[in-house]
Amino acid sequence: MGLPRFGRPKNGDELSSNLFVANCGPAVGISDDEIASVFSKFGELNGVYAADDSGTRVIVSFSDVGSAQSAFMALHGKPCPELGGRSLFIRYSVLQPNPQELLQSVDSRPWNSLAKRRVQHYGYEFCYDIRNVNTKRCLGELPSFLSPILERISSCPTFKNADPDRIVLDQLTVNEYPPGVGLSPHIDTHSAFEDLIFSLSLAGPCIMEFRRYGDGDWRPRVASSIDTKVDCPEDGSNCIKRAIYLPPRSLLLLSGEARYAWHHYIPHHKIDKVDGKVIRRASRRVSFTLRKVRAGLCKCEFPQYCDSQR
Ligand SMILES: O=C(O)CCC(=O)C(=O)O
Ligand SMILES: [Fe+2]
Repeated sequence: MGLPRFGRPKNGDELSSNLFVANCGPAVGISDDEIASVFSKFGELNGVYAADDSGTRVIVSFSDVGSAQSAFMALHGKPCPELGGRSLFIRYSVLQPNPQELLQSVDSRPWNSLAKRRVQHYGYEFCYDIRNVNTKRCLGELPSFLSPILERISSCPTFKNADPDRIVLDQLTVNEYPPGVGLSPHIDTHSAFEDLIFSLSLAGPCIMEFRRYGDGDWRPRVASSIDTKVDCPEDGSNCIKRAIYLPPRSLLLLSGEARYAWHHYIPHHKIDKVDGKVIRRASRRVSFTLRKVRAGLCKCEFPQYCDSQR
């Protein structure tokens, strides 16, 4: 799988547990161990890695953001006596998720076949018959191949002032859709998952459509399972529709009204039209849906769609 790939954050606001450190390294006679001994004073280190081929730029990876922040504030722009008096230039750096590696990771694990698509569950199993998770049976921690994604999510400026507990995600469903296969309209069961639902699209693209029904009903719009072939009927005036194009490597976040009150689905099409352009769903789409399993009852502001409040 190679070394972790780090990049500089595009947005200066984005904190991270990894620091890009310039002006030290083997090309100027400073070993990774010497660098580690300076930075480890601020917290537990995952490691020191070459940032590129220059030999003068490294990535110092901490196990938490707070330690990286303390090191940044103490060492950036100042001469460091333990490193030959060199002035360190430091920036936050985020792990770059590698789509190919993510796909290889799931393809090397067993898939469960549903009627039209394949799935994998991590953290907790999602049971399609009850549209809920079995909280009594924990499947273990989320796999380590997800770390770059979880880190990107937690370092996103949107969550800068958020309660950190809100973004501790513990359930992953991987869906593999063959070309043309969609997903029937549903609202993820309120009592099963907390507010934030993330979905990362890999391999092929798709269009995800959304419907808000006036009558409010938390049950799926098709009677049997999420995999039923029948498309949801158009019930015209009683629903508002929206569509979002999800290109590969995009991350969709459903929260608030979008998560609690809108049905989402993927039409069963091989061809989608986006801004007048034809997009062919030539390859499979693999999505990583990340959620946090709900501990108590849902108290959302959309009781008409809420199984906890009905
Ligand atoms: O494939 C996706 O992006 C969404 C999957 C989904 O909605 C679900 O598993 O509940
Ligand atoms: Fe969903």
